[in-house]
Amino acid sequence: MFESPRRCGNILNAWSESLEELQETQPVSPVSTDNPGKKRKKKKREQQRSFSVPQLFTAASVASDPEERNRGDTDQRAETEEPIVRGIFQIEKRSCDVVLTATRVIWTQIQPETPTAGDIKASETNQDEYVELKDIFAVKLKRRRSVGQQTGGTLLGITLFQCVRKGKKLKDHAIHLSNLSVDHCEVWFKHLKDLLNGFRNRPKSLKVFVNPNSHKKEAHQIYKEQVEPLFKLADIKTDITITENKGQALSILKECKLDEYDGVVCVGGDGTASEVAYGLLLRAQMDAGRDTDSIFTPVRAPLPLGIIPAGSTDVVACSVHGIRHPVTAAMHIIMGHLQSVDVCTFSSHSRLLRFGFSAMFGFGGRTLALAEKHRWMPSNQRREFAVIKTLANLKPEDCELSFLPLTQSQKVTEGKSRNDSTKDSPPNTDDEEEWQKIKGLFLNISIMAIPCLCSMAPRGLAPNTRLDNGSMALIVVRNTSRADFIKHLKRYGSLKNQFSFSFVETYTVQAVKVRPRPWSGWGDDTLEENVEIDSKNTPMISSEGSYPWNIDGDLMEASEVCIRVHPQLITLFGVNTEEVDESTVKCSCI
Ligand SMILES: Nc1ncnc2c1ncn2[C@@H]1O[C@H](COP(=O)(O)OP(=O)(O)OP(=O)(O)O)[C@@H](O)[C@H]1O
Repeated sequence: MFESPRRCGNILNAWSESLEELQETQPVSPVSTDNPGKKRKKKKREQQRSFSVPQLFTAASVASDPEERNRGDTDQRAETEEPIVRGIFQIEKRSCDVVLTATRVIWTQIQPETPTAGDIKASETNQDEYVELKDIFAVKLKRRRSVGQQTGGTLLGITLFQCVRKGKKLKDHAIHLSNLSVDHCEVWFKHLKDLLNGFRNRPKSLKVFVNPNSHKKEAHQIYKEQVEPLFKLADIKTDITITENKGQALSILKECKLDEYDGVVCVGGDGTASEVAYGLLLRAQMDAGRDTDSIFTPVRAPLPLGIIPAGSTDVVACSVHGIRHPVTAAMHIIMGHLQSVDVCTFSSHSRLLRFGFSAMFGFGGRTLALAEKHRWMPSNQRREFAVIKTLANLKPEDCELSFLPLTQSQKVTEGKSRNDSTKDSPPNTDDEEEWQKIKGLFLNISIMAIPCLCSMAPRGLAPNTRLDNGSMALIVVRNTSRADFIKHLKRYGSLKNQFSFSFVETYTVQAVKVRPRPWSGWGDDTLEENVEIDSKNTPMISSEGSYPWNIDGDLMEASEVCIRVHPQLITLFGVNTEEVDESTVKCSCI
């Protein structure tokens, strides 16, 4: 049972400070530094503000059919703000007339029968305040309990937990409605619970995967300390798997009973998010009887996916939350904010290799391959080492690149289709004539279906693509000097355009084929040696005919790969980051 007599504040603080608050409410200590005269005056003022018993405990319940009160019903009452229940509570030490309607809790400070000068002054600026029910994610009966007491306790009122936005961050905020009447509070509690249950998008049961090895191995701690208390507060049931190895989440998702859950959550970095998204999508294809060993039109993921960032770059989480912040991610899940997101299929010779959101071939793939060989190093050090070493041995890839550009007509309809969640097939015009081909030496090829925001690239690795616009950004970096390539890389971290170089080309595409052209001679192991060669024109060769790909931070070895975008194939808990309102939304005044 919830116990937090604080007026407002973060839930984590509320738990830790509850003992302190409790002590404040213990019998007065014999040693008091307070001025007793002042205290008496304060008590007198409080008494003057008191109200008759019937006034205090009136619960004018005018509730009708609960079905009508579900969110989404644009019934008349929602528009007219007709009261469902009305009563008197203390809010922030002020006696308030509080009204619950189908969409809001509204309160107005009450004038005492014999107002003081201060009361009269306050009443001149007195305005109704309110909180929208759509911003409330939990309601609890507030009780005073002694240390160690688990049940019972004196009822103090009701606490509403509101989701507040500050810029891109979401956090919780508690509003305490104090009233000592058990009957009164229970009536309010029941009505509030009924109304909150009407928010159909909000999950009640989640499957959670935690990768304990992500980044600095903090994923489990992040979940326990920052996320689990919020899920508990919102009465969300969780079934948690702490993964023991790579691929475990994928195997579980292929077999488990998904209809028990309203969503899947992963706690980790991009590799974990990608594995879980892949698992959900693969499961959808299996359930729909799709043959992934031939060309197929994929079906949408059956459940929404929530991503709690605990990795090193977290581009998927940043792209869908606008910020790398576990509490914000948890609040998007609790509030049931849903965002459709485009997904790519990666296939070779028509066989599905995997699903993913972004890919890098060339420098991006080689860097990851090298980092993976040095897994024993701490995460940041490993990444830095791999980047420096790959830059030192920078060599281009020789390949043939074909791509299917997004046509003008598709670009026009793109805007219209962005919120069309029923769309489940790609904009497929596989006419060979429309494919464009370029051949040559490339330092890096990036293919991204989402903007890939991260702290290293605040505008995103692919700033010109959107989460749900049914297209991918193809960014081609042709062979150039190491110095120029480094200049291009450095631009990602600044606000300057990283693409305004003669050796960088960008395209908006619906499909890409990358066909590396094998040479004879070199082996991959040359990477480890600091061999003095004319790296400028000597392409990278793989002895086994397979090349490293970086798919959402996960290493995949493949030769010829075809990448195709599928509009809005998955739903993530989050928002369209372009539409995040920067203003602070809090308890508003009417
Ligand atoms: N228990 C485990 N031990 C080892 N690897 C795991 C385990 N559980 C999951 N994995 C795999 O670890 C890989 C990397 O994890 P993840 O992406 O979460 O961390 P990261 O690489 O530190 O973060 P980022 O991708 O943001 O840089 C994923 O591909 C995932 O499948």
